[in-house]
Amino acid sequence: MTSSEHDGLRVDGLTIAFGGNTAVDGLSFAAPRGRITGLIGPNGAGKTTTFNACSGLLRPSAGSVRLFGTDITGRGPAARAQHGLGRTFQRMDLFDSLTVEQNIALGLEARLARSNPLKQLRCPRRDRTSVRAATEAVLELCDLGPHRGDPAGSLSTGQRRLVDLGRVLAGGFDMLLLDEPSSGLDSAETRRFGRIVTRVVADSGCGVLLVEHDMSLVMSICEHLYVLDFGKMIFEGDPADVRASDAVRAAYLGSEAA
Ligand SMILES: Nc1ncnc2c1ncn2[C@@H]1O[C@H](COP(=O)(O)OP(=O)(O)OP(=O)(O)O)[C@@H](O)[C@H]1O
Repeated sequence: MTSSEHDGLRVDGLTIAFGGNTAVDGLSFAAPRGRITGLIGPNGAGKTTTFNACSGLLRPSAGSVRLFGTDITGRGPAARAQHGLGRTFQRMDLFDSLTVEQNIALGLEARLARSNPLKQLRCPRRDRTSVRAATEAVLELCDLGPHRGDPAGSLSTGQRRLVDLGRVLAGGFDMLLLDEPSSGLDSAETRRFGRIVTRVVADSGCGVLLVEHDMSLVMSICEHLYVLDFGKMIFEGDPADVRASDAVRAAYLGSEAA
């Protein structure tokens, strides 16, 4: 195994069946640190199922998931988070009555508490200092300072997406899975979101695996793309290769890639 195979998320031969429906069929791909990797495909192609297997919400029927060289296939979501894997969900799960600042702080507090919620109640001074520092950095990065005291429930969808991103960023994960983060955003908000994710990867060196339908976002921020159709990998390459692929065009992109 080469050193790059230790450096991020690696999926080999992943197969997931729901009864007689094989949603993901022998899928292999890598999402290294320091790169934004896209996972795209038409509705029902198996992207979310793959994400759920990567984050530990689903057990595969076959295949393995490795994170930074460790086989995490049998581990649950909390253990994967401790190993450096953070994720967002298409349906954001913010705490609407908590402020923006409190929601973001939770990203690191939950990670520090591990599986013991009492630790979150009696957070040691050292941890409180790191939570404060991480929260301030994220508020600035995501330009959420002016909204820090607002309840998350009072924000626009665009601002809520940034809080959701901010919360996972505060967790300090080395690998992030972002599930359709531009959902509900207009094109200006989507571009802004893309700039923030690009900056995070450049500054922190973390890896990102992005599932996304917005091709303008995917093509502008991803360095490498994997294309799924009916649970199988039909193409991989950089955005220019993907645009030029007849197979991808036929399966998915159509005139959007032109
Ligand atoms: N819990 C489940 N039980 C049964 N079938 C499921 C389940 N989850 C997903 N599937 C099926 O697995 C296949 C892949 O679904 P999945 O949601 O992973 O696709 P997707 O690429 O994420 O689609 P979309 O872009 O619409 O979110 C589909 O045929 C879907 O109906």
